[in-house]
Amino acid sequence: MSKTYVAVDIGASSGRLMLSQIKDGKIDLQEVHRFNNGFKKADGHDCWQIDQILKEIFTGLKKVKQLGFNEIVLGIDTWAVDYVLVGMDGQKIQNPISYRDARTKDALEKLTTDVPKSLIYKKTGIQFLNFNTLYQLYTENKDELKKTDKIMMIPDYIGYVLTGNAVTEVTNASTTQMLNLREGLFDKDLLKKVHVDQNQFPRLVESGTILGNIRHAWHVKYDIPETEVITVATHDTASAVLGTPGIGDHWAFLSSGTWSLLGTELNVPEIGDLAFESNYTNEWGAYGTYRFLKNIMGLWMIQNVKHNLNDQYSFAQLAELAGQAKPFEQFIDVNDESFINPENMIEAIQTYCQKTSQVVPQTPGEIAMAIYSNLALYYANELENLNNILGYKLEALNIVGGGSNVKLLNQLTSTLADIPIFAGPSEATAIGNLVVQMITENEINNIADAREIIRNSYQINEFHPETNKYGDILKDYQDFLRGKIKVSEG
Ligand SMILES: Nc1ncnc2c1ncn2[C@@H]1O[C@H](COP(=O)(O)OP(=O)(O)OP(=O)(O)O)[C@@H](O)[C@H]1O
Ligand SMILES: C[C@H](O)[C@H](O)[C@@H](O)C(=O)CO
Ligand SMILES: [Mg+2]
Repeated sequence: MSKTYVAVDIGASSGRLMLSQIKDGKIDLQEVHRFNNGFKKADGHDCWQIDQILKEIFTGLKKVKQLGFNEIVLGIDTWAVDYVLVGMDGQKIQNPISYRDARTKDALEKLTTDVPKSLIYKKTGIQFLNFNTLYQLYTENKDELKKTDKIMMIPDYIGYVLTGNAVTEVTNASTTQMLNLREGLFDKDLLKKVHVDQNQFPRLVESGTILGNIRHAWHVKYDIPETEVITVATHDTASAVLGTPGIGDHWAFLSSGTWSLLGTELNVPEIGDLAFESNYTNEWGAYGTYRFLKNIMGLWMIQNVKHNLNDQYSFAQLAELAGQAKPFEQFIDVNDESFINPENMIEAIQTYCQKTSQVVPQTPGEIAMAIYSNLALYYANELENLNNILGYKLEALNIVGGGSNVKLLNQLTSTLADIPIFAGPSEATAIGNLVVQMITENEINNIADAREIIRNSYQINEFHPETNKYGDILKDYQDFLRGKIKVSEG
């Protein structure tokens, strides 16, 4: 009889507790609790509501107990780069600040005037995003840092609150852009640059480390199951990759949610000049792998449009309305910084199109199609980049996460990139979280076997290129990105 496993998977837009057992050679999956996530302004910063997240986790665990499960194994994964400062009293000093907060706007530029980008990349192999932990700590209040006993990444902090044990799990630690690839430790020079002592991070551990049991005090306060916590691949994207079915030779993945993380799994990091110049990253994966990928703005854009429209449309309705609009009416560099955290995404998209003298999308369908068709173009362009950097052609694209539900986006991407697409499971992150628990508990042998079980457990939808459908639109987009099509700056 399989043990009972719970994945706590918290993305930037939503969190969920997923319950699972292995039954007849399949990983069954039951959503027990889902909640919205997001940041709110506090003391002038965009802050995550970490205490509310913990309350939601306890609510979910109570529901697990009410379903009759008195003994479980649990793993936690969340978004990357953000952290909690924990004081000498073991309590958080402040609410964690979101990576989308404006505080790091100029940090990357300032830090890299002293420390060359080429040196940082050679040390870490991590992409330059101005919200990486390195730049957040560079701007951090120095008095707060002096009062800090431990800097805990978000999922590690949650595990610490639940069990009292503090670790730093490597897949998420790599997103700090402070882990030295060769040494496998926090880089001393980069720590010094941001005035952090290496003892201020808890010890580094690999995915699959047993963290401990939920503290008795929580059982007294909440009616929850006896719970052993395992430190899984705590960066949600690392778990998403593990939960990817891995269909095709030289397969690529697209973890499609708030962000679109497009890449492939490597056994050695790729930090050559082409990778550096294309700003690709080598985030650490589980079991000694590397996630060679690029961050693409993703469905964050649609999430904001949905809110701008007062949530009168579901995501499925927006996708349906998009299908009634024409694709490629305008070219948009979806990674333009104006889309990182605008007051109003619809206005940001319309302003971008006005400034570049292009057709301005007006209706919800036109706006949604502008987003989807330009995401598809961006994906296709980056897949060409990936093939060029790697020196071989990626044969299939596995799309997982909520975005795998968007048939329109999947089909556009397949045609533009001329690649077969295998879409699903949408809850790959939770599934990847679960398989590390099951491997640690010796119920699954290894990740290759886990992916075979995943392929047999979930519906995977296929999409194939529609030949000659859009002519040279990708080349025109690439010229636009490279600035060759000089759309006049309005
Ligand atoms: N049925 C659907 N139709 C269209 N879009 C959908 C559908 N279901 C999910 N989505 C898209 O998936 C997105 C959420 O994806 P997902 O649940 O993977 O993100 P998350 O886990 O909440 O956040 P993160 O990406 O930070 O992990 C939604 O913003 C929406 O755009
Ligand atoms: C900021 C990170 O790059 C981002 O969170 C991404 O890695 C992620 O975790 C998507 O959920
Ligand atoms: Mg997610």
